[in-house]
Amino acid sequence: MIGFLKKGLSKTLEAIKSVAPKPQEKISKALLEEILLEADVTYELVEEIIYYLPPQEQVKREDVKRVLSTYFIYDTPAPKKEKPFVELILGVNGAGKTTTIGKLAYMYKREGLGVMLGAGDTFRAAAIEQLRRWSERIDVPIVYTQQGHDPSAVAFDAISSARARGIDRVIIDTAGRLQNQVNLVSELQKITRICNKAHEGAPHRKLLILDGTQGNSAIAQAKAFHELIGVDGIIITKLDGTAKGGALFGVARALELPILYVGVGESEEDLIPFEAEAFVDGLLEGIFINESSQNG
Ligand SMILES: Nc1nc2c(ncn2[C@@H]2O[C@H](COP(=O)(O)OP(=O)(O)OP(=O)(O)O)[C@@H](O)[C@H]2O)c(=O)[nH]1
Repeated sequence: MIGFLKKGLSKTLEAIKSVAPKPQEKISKALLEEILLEADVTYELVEEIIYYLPPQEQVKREDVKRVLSTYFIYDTPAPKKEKPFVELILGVNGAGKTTTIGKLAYMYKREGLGVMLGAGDTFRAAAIEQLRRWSERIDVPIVYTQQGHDPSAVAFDAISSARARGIDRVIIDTAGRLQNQVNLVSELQKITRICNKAHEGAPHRKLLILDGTQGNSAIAQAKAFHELIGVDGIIITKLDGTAKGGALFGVARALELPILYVGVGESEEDLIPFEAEAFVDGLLEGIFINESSQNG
């Protein structure tokens, strides 16, 4: 298994171990069910996975791989040629938005791209301050205002400034909570409109940040964001800190969206592109422990 995914899946694999097959034991459907539930795949989804397997009671690794892979079929909206390419970052407070913005900016910078941050969560002074610290830490410019000021103005200025300076990427933070949901939605819609005014077609990507430690319980909240604002892709944070790795199947399935990255720690380097095949293989390594990976 690739090293970085090991970091993201280690807790989940540990959990699986408690119900893993005994030496020499083959995997039956009943055992597979138990293992998947342990990894926080929902009961409903486990039933579905079993349904799509061949009728035999004993399961083969290649069949399980085929079925599990069907949950990650959604397309990744790749960054297009727009300059600047503008990303709006959505999610509830504490999900890991700020940290993820820092990691994304660092990743783009390492790819040789110019990055500009916009501190659009003006609802909380701490959010502005935290993003400013990230901008210093990874040395990328930031546009911010005082708490309470219009976040749309921040978005407009960040994009305009990036255009003027020939910067490739703009990443804009947004509030995760306001006085109520109606306010939040209208604020996010306004930011979206103003982005488009600053640079036609922006924001090019709206990314939803979900706290991986919440597992399947993050789904309802994610659906609400998706229905109200329209999300293009998901980033799952804190995968290193949870045994709920199996929830990724339910998240992708429920939202019908691609998972683009996963967070596996608190440093700037702890963001990895999500690769479905590596993820599924990683889980299968923990399930089919009596077989070598060459068998399928
Ligand atoms: N272990 C681990 N911790 C993470 C990861 N991503 C974020 N965190 C931590 O989660 C906490 C919340 O992250 P923030 O980035 O502050 O979350 P936020 O959504 O911006 O929330 P606010 O700061 O409340 O707006 C911080 O302590 C982060 O260090 C991750 O991938 N792994």
